[in-house]
Amino acid sequence: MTSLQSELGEEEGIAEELAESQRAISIAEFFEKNKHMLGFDSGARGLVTAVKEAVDNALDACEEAGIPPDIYVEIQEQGDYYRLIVEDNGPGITKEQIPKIFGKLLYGSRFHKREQNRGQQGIGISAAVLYSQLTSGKPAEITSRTQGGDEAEYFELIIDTDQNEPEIDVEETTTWERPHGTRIEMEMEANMRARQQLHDYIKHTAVVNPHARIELREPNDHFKYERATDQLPAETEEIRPHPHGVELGTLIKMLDATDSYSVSGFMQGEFTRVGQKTADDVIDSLKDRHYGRELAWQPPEEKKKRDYKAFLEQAVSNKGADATSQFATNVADVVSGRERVSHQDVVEIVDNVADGVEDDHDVTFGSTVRENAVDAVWGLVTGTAEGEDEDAPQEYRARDLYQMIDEATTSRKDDAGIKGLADRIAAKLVREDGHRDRFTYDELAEFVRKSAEDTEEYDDVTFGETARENVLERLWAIGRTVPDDAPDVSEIAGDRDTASELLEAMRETDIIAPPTDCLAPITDELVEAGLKKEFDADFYAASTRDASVHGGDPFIVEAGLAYGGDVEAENKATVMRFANRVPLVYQRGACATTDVVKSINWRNYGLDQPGGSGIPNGPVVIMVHVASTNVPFTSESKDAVANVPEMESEIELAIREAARDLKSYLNKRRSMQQRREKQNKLATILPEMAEKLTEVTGRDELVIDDSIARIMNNVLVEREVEDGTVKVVVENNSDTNADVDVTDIVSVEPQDTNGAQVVEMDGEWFVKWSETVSSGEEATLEYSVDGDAEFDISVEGVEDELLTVNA
Ligand SMILES: Nc1ncnc2c1ncn2[C@@H]1O[C@H](COP(=O)(O)OP(=O)(O)OP(=O)(O)O)[C@@H](O)[C@H]1O
Repeated sequence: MTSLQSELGEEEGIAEELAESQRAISIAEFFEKNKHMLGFDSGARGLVTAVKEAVDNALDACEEAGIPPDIYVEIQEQGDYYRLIVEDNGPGITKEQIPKIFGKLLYGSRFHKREQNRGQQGIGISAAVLYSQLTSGKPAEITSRTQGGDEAEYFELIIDTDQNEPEIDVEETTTWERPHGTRIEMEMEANMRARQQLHDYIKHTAVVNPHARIELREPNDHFKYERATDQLPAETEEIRPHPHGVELGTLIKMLDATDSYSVSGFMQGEFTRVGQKTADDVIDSLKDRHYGRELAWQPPEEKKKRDYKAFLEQAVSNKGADATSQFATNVADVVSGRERVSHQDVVEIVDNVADGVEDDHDVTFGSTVRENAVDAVWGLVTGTAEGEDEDAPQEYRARDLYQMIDEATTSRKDDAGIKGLADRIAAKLVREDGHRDRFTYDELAEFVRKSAEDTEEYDDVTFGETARENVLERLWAIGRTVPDDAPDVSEIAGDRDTASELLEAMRETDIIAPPTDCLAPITDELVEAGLKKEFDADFYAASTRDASVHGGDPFIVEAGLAYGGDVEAENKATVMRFANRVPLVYQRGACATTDVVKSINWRNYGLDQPGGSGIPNGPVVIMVHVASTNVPFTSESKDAVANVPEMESEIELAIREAARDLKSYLNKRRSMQQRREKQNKLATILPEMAEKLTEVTGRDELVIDDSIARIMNNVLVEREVEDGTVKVVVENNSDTNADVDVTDIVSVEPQDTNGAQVVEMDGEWFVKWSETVSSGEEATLEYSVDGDAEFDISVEGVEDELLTVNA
């Protein structure tokens, strides 16, 4: 095999030779070679993708301008080529923008917006132009007329792939009958093998965009989807990113770019849902991570109170007896009244009391006096005061820790073991004077780990993972956030570790979900309506979740189910996927939506699922819509949603919500089916038994008309007519109340109708009566008729399987 080395020659300068062949690649050149990444991998698919890009843009543009979309798509056969025409009634595109939009990849208005749009990257339509010029050699033709413009602009252009810039062949003004809008014509090498996908795309687009009129004209076919509503989707607002889910690189970029000096200003200015309070919480959490916390200890018990006083009095000199005594007493009172105090707590107590005494006695407690007082108290709290034993600092802390460990470990540990652990941790916490017991979480974790290991080795007492974690959490919980200022923005931006601490602080702080006015979900009602429009099923369910966040972008997941009726029963369920109201027709297997559908145990919801995983079988359509300001697609061709855990979990919850309704429906249907079977059996057996009984006993024939209703606990409706009096009796044998609407249709005019509603139509009288009949009760509707009459009854409000009508 020839090596690169031998090809290039042994001599020096290989790097230089290689360097000569290095050059930048324009994005257009890159995609020219990698058009499959944009969904243009074959002629069949290319045509569908081009239609999709143009129609998505048309819908986006119309909605943005508040215009109900009117979209016309035509595909003409031209020898070996196809000509694609897409026309919309949107706001149009200005003359200056047309060349860039169609003749430059990565040029668009949506990439930097946090708002729900179909388009995201600024690649779609220029990629279609690129594909068209590559396969047909012809320029794209664009006509656009802006709202209020007298004339339209007409362009013929291609993309100069070396430069990724438009190359304009023709530019002229023209007339166009549309008052505003855009028309694109492109010729491309294509075929109609993907007709099904094209139809699915157009049809499903119509389902989730009921406000759009869409027409598709093909060489041999013509489809029209009329507008079902003039109501455009709710207008969306652009938002700032949400602190949950921003990535470190993005955060550093934002820190570099912001004008804010303080973290508080940065948080409130650059993120959504952050006010003063939330910013303060994030800052505290950042400080805890950056500086650690100051541990707070129990002050020595009550009898030592006089020691405080004595020490404090010593610390204060020349302030007069009254002021000194008041100061010492008050500080001693406050400290001994606290459950725990940290160094900073002592500083605050001393300052507060000193300020009060200054006011009362007209003396000044300067910083030296205050510092002396703080040292005196802190020395007493931590065992370093004058006269204390050398071991006191460790003993004090160990005593406190002993209690904590004892409470934090559930199973009673050997006393010596607890003491051993407390001693070892305490030893590590004792530092030189002036340390203030300030430790980071990681330091404390290390102390606990090492001390627990030593205790196991030397005292033979084991503290497992949970016990260690509990001890650590308690220790961290007795720590107080330090008084130091948080690092400022430039400091954080310049230090990746601190930026990472801020990121963690942002993620750990409770922050309300992002606003949803940047999103336009379809809503559960319209999801159901959309399914009803397309599938003639027996049952529909839909759910819309609350907004969540991924990567700082909010998203909402919706799911819908259609079951039974005319839905295909032989095969696996149909899974319909949508992102920002765009149907996803390719790469089903690579989509998070499909993965989630497969991972659900559908048997729990009453569907057949061989092996307990995978797409369920049966007459069911599963629809999932992900709406986001930034849908995480697996590739630029936007065919499949990536496996983002937050999104997968919401997809699952949305599907499960709808599936729960399906389960109730199927359970009910099953129990109704069982009732029907039981009733049918009874209807055969009962008359036979009655006949046998009459035969054996020789008594009169038994009347069994009402027996089935009573055995089955049904609502029984009967009519008796005697001497012109009609009685309709509703007998409720069930164990719940029944709200029934009974309509008796009579061939002669009824009299004395006792408040029933009577309507005459074509010589028939409808006697309607609504009643709530309690369980075990009966109600009677009475009226009279003159002469012979024919009757027909209709009962509503009770399911057929729970009703027996003998009338
Ligand atoms: N029919 C149209 N009417 C008005 N503006 C349009 C139309 N088509 C495209 N645009 C504008 O051109 C921009 C670029 O469109 P393009 O399809 O290249 O990218 P996109 O839709 O922003 O994102 P994506 O690459 O994800 O499709 C859009 O952002 C929009 O501002």
